[in-house]
Amino acid sequence: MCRPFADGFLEGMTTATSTPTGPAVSLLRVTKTHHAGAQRVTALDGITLDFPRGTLTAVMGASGSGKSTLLQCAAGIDRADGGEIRVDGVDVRALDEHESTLLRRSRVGFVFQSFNLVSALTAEQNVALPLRLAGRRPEPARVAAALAEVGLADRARHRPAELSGGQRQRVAIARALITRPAVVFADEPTGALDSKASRDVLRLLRDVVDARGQTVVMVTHDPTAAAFADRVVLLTDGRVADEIHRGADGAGVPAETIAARMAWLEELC
Ligand SMILES: Nc1ncnc2c1ncn2[C@@H]1O[C@H](COP(=O)(O)OP(=O)(O)OP(=O)(O)O)[C@@H](O)[C@H]1O
Repeated sequence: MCRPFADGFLEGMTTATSTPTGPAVSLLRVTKTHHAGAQRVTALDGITLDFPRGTLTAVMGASGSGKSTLLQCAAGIDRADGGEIRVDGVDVRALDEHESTLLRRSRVGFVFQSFNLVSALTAEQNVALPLRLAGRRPEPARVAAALAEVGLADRARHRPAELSGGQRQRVAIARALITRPAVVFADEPTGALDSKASRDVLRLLRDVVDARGQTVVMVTHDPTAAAFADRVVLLTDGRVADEIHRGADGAGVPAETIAARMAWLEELC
């Protein structure tokens, strides 16, 4: 049975444990091993990372370096084997499955490469969905404001098939933001888009970080996308191999610097 968030469980829990001035997400010595038959693959090998509030972090690394596992463990979709993970101050490893679902619905937003919109629902119905799942009645004005924020006020009644890829991703971003989550995890959000639509989506993510202090963690293979971030974290074999920060002058990390550092790491490993 799907119990709604309205039972007040998380409100009580986070009053006791949340640290509103601390990072939106923190990982301390997080480990995760996947098992496939007799094979064991160490996907996360003692990851320690903070994702400060109001920042955009890009997570990069070669295929198999642990990016998706990191996102899934941080979001409580997958269970880490060891270490500590806090989302908005909540110790996610201490939660049971139901509690973990409630945390995700209320504090975490997701954006996927393939948009994951419900094809039978209009844009406004897709945006309202997380509120409905949380047992809340979506206020039409709030849903309209969320669509306006992503530049789609005039597409509210359109279904996903009637929208371009970039527009679909912007609906997905409005949906991710509607619950005002502590963090949005975006897994290759521009992976299915052309370069113009990618730029629009990245500017939008940058804007929600700058204008409303949203925290965004984005996995990407694309140095041009990562250049929009405040910080680029490079993973190798489940470890943090390097971090590159936006300059003090506010300029993003140049895509060429990111690409060169990636190439250097790949050669080294
Ligand atoms: N469910 C699973 N069962 C077994 N091994 C897995 C599973 N999920 C991931 N792995 C392995 O764990 C390692 C890390 O995988 P992960 O998907 O996190 O990497 P990634 O950096 O996101 O890769 P990609 O860029 O290709 O998506 C890889 O070696 C992968 O094969």
